[in-house]
Amino acid sequence: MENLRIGVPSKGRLAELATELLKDAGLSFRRQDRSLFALVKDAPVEITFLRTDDIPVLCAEGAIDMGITGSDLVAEAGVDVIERLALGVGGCRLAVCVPDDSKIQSAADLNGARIATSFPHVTETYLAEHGAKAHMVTLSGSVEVMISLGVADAIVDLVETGSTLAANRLRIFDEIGRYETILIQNKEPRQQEMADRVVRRLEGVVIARSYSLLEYNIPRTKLAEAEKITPGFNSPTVNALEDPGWCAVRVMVRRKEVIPAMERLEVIGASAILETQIANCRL
Ligand SMILES: Nc1ncnc2c1ncn2[C@@H]1O[C@H](COP(=O)(O)OP(=O)(O)OP(=O)(O)O)[C@@H](O)[C@H]1O
Ligand SMILES: O=P(O)(O)OC[C@H]1O[C@H](OP(=O)(O)OP(=O)(O)O)[C@H](O)[C@@H]1O
Ligand SMILES: [Mg+2]
Repeated sequence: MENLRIGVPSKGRLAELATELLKDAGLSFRRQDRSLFALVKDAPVEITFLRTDDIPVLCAEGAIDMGITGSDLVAEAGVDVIERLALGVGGCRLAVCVPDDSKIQSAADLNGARIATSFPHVTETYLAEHGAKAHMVTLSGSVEVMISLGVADAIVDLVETGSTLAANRLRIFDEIGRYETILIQNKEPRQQEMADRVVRRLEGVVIARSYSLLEYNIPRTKLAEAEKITPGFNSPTVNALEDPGWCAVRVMVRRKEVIPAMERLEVIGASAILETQIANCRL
């Protein structure tokens, strides 16, 4: 039986994120220098290192069975692949941006404008929805500088922190969409069962990364209130303590909610509140 083929970004900001995720999910491989191929240890899986923006089309064509890439790039490629899992990293938005002092007020004002972008397909769809037609200047990078170079009146580019926009004195005029890093799959993978296992394994890591395990002791009279603060993924585990008036609770809490939850638990009388990081899980 042929190996399952997974496409992973060879360089750029998603390369390390993807490699780390796969390793944490027990899919370990070693990349020799600039090699474009690696076998996974103890699983019928092989990794091909590809350009992030080529992964959607190569997955749709069946050259790879699965791939890690940006959902923005899948939208731009306009290909038919299955989105199997959001990976909880690489969040960004695609925005129409104009100079701080631009006269462009509405999407209709983009009619006849020159727009520089690496996302011509998504941009054309957006313009069509707003009844506008623009002259597209398609580039593969450094898009923000195109207005000062005099080739564009507006740009459509990815924004994460907004620092590139600020540095180029641009502002967001409209948001086209929000995107993140995802695991995609061809409709007929070489090994469906292994593909499902890869999804389950990555899912375990993605969930583990977004939750912490919280443990605390609480007076029984306050248990119902505490459960409202920390309802858990399914429901909290409650154990008896030697003192019959108290119990011990173990519960999963979203990482970003841990500190406020700890504070609220303390206020209602919880003690010995501990946060533990979860490395992996199956729920
Ligand atoms: N601030 C950001 N800027 C651009 N892309 C981002 C950002 N944050 C997350 N991403 C995601 O990363 C993808 C780009 O990944 P890629 O591997 O091409 O990295 P890169 O660092 O932009 O590489 P390159 O140097 O070739 O531009 C985007 O399509 C998007 O899904
Ligand atoms: O909102 P920010 O946090 O500033 O991030 C957004 C910037 O980062 C990306 O560029 P990248 O670093 O990939 O350079 P590139 O233009 O060469 O692709 C993207 O194209 C924006 O320019
Ligand atoms: Mg880039």
